[in-house]
Amino acid sequence: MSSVRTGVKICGITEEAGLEACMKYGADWVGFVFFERSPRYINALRAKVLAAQVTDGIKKVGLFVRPDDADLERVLGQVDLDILQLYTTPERAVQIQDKFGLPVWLSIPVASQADLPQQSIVERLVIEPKPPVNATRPGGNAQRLNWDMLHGWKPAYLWMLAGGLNPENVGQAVATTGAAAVDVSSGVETAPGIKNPDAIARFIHNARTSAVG
Ligand SMILES: O=C(O)c1ccccc1N[C@@H]1O[C@H](COP(=O)(O)O)[C@@H](O)[C@H]1O
Repeated sequence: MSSVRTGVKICGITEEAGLEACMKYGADWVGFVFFERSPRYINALRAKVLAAQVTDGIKKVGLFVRPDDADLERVLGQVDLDILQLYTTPERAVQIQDKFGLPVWLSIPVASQADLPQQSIVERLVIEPKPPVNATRPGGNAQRLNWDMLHGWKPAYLWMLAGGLNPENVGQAVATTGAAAVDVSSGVETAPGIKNPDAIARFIHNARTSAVG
């Protein structure tokens, strides 16, 4: 069994029941999606209400797709976020990190080992599959990576595994990849945007009881 406590982020929180399950079962991060084409999108006003209910010790992550400064200013003016999770270029991610003074997590779409970065200039990289060509969003598609690709991979920077994880496969994903942190959205839902408290409980438990290989 792994002696390291796997970090868990539950993304795409839109309602109180999902948020309460994250707090009850010990998520480390909760994510709010500010991408209008996502079924998990919430506006800043709704995020403000939910964020105010998050207990100390759990960090609030705002997810943005190619945001401009005005998008970020509008949300950050209303919602008390701790971390920005971005789908953008590395150059823009660093610019945002410097300008807004919050830790940035950058999505890295991976199709083969050649896509795995050698280094990171933001706080954390989110390693996830390249989206399908016809996808309407760059993540949250319940699509998984070939985890074998990450076996034995030990970068010197913080990273997190995402994409197609669920309560049934997260233990194997952690065991195969050695990921110290995982991120899930679709795999703990009853419908897009509606979280399943029981699945959140099982996901967090199974992420932390995997046998790392
Ligand atoms: O969740 C979304 O709708 C979403 C929209 C746009 C970009 C990213 C999105 N979600 C992130 O995608 C990965 C994997 O999600 P899934 O577990 O496969 O559904 C994760 O980082 C989500 O935060």
